[in-house]
Amino acid sequence: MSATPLPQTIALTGGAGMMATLLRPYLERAGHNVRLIDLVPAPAPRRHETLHIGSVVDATFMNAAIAGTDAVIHLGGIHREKSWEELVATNITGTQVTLEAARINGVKRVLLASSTHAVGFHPLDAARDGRHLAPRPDTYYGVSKAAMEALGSLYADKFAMKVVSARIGTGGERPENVRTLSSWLSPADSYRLVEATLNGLGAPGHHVLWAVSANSRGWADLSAGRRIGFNPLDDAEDFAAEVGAEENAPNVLLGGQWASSSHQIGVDNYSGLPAK
Ligand SMILES: NC(=O)c1ccc[n+]([C@@H]2O[C@H](COP(=O)([O-])OP(=O)(O)OC[C@H]3O[C@@H](n4cnc5c(N)ncnc54)[C@H](O)[C@@H]3O)[C@@H](O)[C@H]2O)c1
Ligand SMILES: O=C(O)[C@H]1O[C@@H](O)[C@H](O)[C@@H](O)[C@@H]1O
Repeated sequence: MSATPLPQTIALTGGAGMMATLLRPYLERAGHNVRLIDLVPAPAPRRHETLHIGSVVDATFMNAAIAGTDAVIHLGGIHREKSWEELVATNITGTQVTLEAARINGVKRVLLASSTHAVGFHPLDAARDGRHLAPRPDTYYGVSKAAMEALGSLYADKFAMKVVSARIGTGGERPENVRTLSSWLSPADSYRLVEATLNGLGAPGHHVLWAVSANSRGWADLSAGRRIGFNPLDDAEDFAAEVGAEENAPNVLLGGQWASSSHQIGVDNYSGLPAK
């Protein structure tokens, strides 16, 4: 594998969000320059970071924010179920605008934050054997992630870009319940995913892969990621003793609770509750 030259200048959309906040220290340690793109200012920017405040749906803003970068890490958007209109505008149009800004600026490496919810109605076992799972969304949010992947495929094939559509399980500092002992993506492994996007493996091309850690209880076949050098090292099992007992019946579908009839489409099921 060819080593990634340093420093890289990385455009990080959703730069003020949860996953970006956990990723930032790793980008700093690796020596990258980072543009933090978000509707709101990311807290405490460091010397290697610049703030770019605006919306991923604003093409003029995005073209300027991405100009002169080496890669785009696209985390910006809505991370759970909302109205169809909001999800189409922010997650689908926002992804199209981001990819188009990358293309216009000649940026050839893009990481898209897709989700298990793009395939949430597949049984857990379907993820174990390495075959590609076609979209089977569990929510409008999941539809927006399936559309994100389709846009990634289009831009990779048409414009010879390397686009990684990462079906992220569950981000966060640590796994917080029994389900996420299988689906957790550690912050360090999220940085390993960024490295796998930056390297020369599989370029150009569209790569749909599971973005989860090497969890002992994991259901994800990690071979698609390994082909582009994404080798997760962390294991949610290290936190198992701190995680309480299962509250509901064990999940049999990738989308978990989101794939149940009680999780409604088009509304914020977590309004007033901590977002999951
Ligand atoms: N957290 C997870 O477990 C998980 C799992 C799978 C996929 N993802 C995806 O990863 C990404 C990051 O997730 P997160 O948990 O950090 O979410 P988050 O809500 O903490 O961060 C998203 C950020 O995007 C910003 N944003 C929203 N709309 C925007 C717009 N129009 N323009 C610019 N910025 C905008 C928000 O202000 C926020 O800071 C999301 O796309 C989410 O769908 C997250
Ligand atoms: O299913 C999961 O754990 C996660 O899936 C992601 O796509 C969502 O953004 C996040 O809110 C969920 O917690």
